[in-house]
Amino acid sequence: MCPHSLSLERFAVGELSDVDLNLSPGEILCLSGASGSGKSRLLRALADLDPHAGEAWLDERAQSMTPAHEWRARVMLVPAESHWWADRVGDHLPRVAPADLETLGFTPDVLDWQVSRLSSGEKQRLALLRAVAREPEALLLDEPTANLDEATIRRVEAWLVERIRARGWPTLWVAHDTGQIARVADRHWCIRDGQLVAEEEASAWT
Ligand SMILES: Nc1ncnc2c1ncn2[C@@H]1O[C@H](COP(=O)(O)OP(=O)(O)OP(=O)(O)O)[C@@H](O)[C@H]1O
Repeated sequence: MCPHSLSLERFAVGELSDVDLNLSPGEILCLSGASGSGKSRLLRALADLDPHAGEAWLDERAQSMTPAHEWRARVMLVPAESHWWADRVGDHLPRVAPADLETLGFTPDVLDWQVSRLSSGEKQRLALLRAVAREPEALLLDEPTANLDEATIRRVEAWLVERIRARGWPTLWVAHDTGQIARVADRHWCIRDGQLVAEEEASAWT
């Protein structure tokens, strides 16, 4: 394991401007805000998928000096709606560990399933497995448990947090649920009136 830090320097996209943030290795920063406030847009810009201003750094590596495909392999976005390009699930998951499949509620035969039969919650869990199996260096999670029932949410949360801590991935995690934020976040920031503001007190998260 080689832990990394993720930093934003005068980062700007849409209504958000001059965002300065430092995420330490293995740190989870939860990001909330009203619908349409710009959470997904910020994550997409950080993954170098949308135009933006300012700079992002993975350790000493500047986003602007890194080919986009290489940056995205290191700073891995798991969007709210995952994309699937092959018909067979296993073609997307060549390196997945059987233990991880089992933890997220699958048996190994899921690898032979057609993507077209997956439920939205199955897609979401498999998209998380796919991202984690690629061994990124930082994670951008856009409402990673939005389509899941309460018991599965807890299981996926615990698995993600354990993996993020073990691998030392700095993680931006978009969440609406205050209970989830209280369970997983080291820090909680909120987008209000076009500004990214820190929620200083844990008591304010719930
Ligand atoms: N490429 C783009 N160009 C211009 N405007 C955009 C672009 N992408 C998104 N927007 C707009 O920016 C705003 C923020 O969108 P975003 O998807 O980031 O919201 P969000 O905070 O993630 O909301 P939700 O919680 O509903 O998912 C919205 O008004 C959206 O229409």
